[in-house]
Amino acid sequence: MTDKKHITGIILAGGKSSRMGTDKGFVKFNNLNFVEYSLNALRPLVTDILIVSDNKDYDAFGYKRIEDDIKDAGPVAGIYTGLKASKTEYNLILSCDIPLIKTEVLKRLIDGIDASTDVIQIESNGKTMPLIALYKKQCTHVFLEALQNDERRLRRVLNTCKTKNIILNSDHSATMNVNTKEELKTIENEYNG
Ligand SMILES: Nc1nc2c(ncn2[C@@H]2O[C@H](COP(=O)(O)OP(=O)(O)OP(=O)(O)O)[C@@H](O)[C@H]2O)c(=O)[nH]1
Repeated sequence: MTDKKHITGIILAGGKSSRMGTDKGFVKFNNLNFVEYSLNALRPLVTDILIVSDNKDYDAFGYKRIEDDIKDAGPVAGIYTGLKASKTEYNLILSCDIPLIKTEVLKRLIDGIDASTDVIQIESNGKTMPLIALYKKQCTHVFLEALQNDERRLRRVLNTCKTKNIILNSDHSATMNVNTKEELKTIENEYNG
């Protein structure tokens, strides 16, 4: 396994949150903001953490915040901005809307590191999760090229990278992303601690 000191955690916390209606990172669940669940899951595995967002309110968490290089271009731009700023070869990239995420799930990505793969992503219930994934810094140029070609579809960009999926056979709830108030109600009913 790669040493903890070689991995940067990058949290994407930009975008419009149009389905939720308010910035998803600050939605409260069990007294914490959604983004804190991503931070807490990452912290044991990394030494550096970057939050990619134009919203200054994220400064309250005490981590380095960087603003999107290219605006309104979605997660492809967020990943590009984060990878470009990272100083490490390996980067754990997470969205800010996965409040049930666990460190053990992220650790499986690190355990999956091999020399020939650029992106290692979780696959849960048959669905790949490019925002619960480990990216090599060398992917930066792939994301820049995509943005220069107006390609905003993350899965399309990943088709041009060497990817590998880590299949979860349990813990599927850990990867659930919560985009709407209805989905928030569902997890409040099922997972309130
Ligand atoms: N830095 C950055 N992060 C983004 C951007 N767009 C989306 N994200 C993040 O990517 C993750 C997935 O976002 P989505 O749910 O696809 O998009 P969204 O704009 O947040 O929400 P919707 O408007 O409801 O689609 C979340 O963690 C977002 O904060 C962006 O342009 N820049």
